[in-house]
Amino acid sequence: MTPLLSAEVAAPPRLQAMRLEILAGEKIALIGPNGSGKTTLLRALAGIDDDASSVYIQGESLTLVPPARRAKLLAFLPASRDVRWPIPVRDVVALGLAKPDPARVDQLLKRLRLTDLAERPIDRLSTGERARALLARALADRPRLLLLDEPLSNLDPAWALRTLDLLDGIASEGCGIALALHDLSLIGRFDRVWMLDHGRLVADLPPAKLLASPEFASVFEVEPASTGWALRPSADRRSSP
Ligand SMILES: Nc1ncnc2c1ncn2[C@@H]1O[C@H](COP(=O)(O)OP(=O)(O)OP(=O)(O)O)[C@@H](O)[C@H]1O
Repeated sequence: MTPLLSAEVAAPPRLQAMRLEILAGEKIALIGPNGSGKTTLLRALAGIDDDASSVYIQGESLTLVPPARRAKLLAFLPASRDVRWPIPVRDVVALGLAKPDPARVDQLLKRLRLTDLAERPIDRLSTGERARALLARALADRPRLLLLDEPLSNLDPAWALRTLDLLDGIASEGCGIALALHDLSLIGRFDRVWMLDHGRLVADLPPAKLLASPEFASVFEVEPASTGWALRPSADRRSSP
C-alpha cells in the first residue's frame, strides 16, 4: 500500500536521521521523555523548520506544494495553548478554512461543544476550552494528515476520551494521525507507537509490543504498578540527595 506520509527526517543536531511512514487511516502515538525530540519531529514532518527533511504526503512534496494545497494535506497543532489575540472562538475555527464555510464552523463548534462560547474571545477561555477550539481549527479543512502536539494534555479525562473518539472517526475516513502524548495509559488507542530517546527513533511498534520491549524499559524509568505507574528503582533514587 502506498503510504500517506513518507518522510526522511534530517534535523540535526536535535534529531538523528530517520525514515518514517504513515498509512491512510493509521494513528501513531509519539512518545518519549521530556526533551527527546517529539515537538522537533512533528515540526520537521510539518515542514515548519528550515531543515533538510524530505516529506511527501500522498506523493506530493511538502516543499513544492502551494500554501492552499498544503493546508489540505496537513494540519499541525502546536503544544502551546497560548493565544493572545482577542479573536472570537468562531473566527479562530474559521481561520482553519481556505474558503469561508460557516456551516463547517458550526459543525465543529457543536462537535467540540463550543457553541455557547462561539462569540467569546479565545483569550478568555479556560486552557482546556482553548485546546478544543485550537483542535477544531486544525480539523476544519479536513486535512489528510494531522500532526498533533500533546492535544490531550490540558483536557479532563472525559474530553481526552471524547477527543480520541473524534480522532478514531476521522482516521476511519482515511486521515493519518501522529499525536505526541505523555499519558502512556492511552497508547493502546493507537495502531503504532514511535518512541524517541535523545533525538533517536528507538522503537516503532504496536502498543502492546512496545510496552513489553526492553527499549521501553530502558527509555522510560517507570513500570506498571497497582497505582498506575511507579518509578523504576534506579541509581539516582537509591542515592540520598
Ligand atoms: N529552539 C531551540 N533551539 C535549540 N534547542 C532546542 C530548541 N527547542 C528545543 N530544543 C532542544 O531540543 C531537544 C528536543 O526538544 P523537543 O521540544 O523536541 O522535545 P520534546 O520531546 O517535545 O519535549 P517535551 O516532552 O518536554 O515537550 C531538547 O533538548 C530541547 O532542549
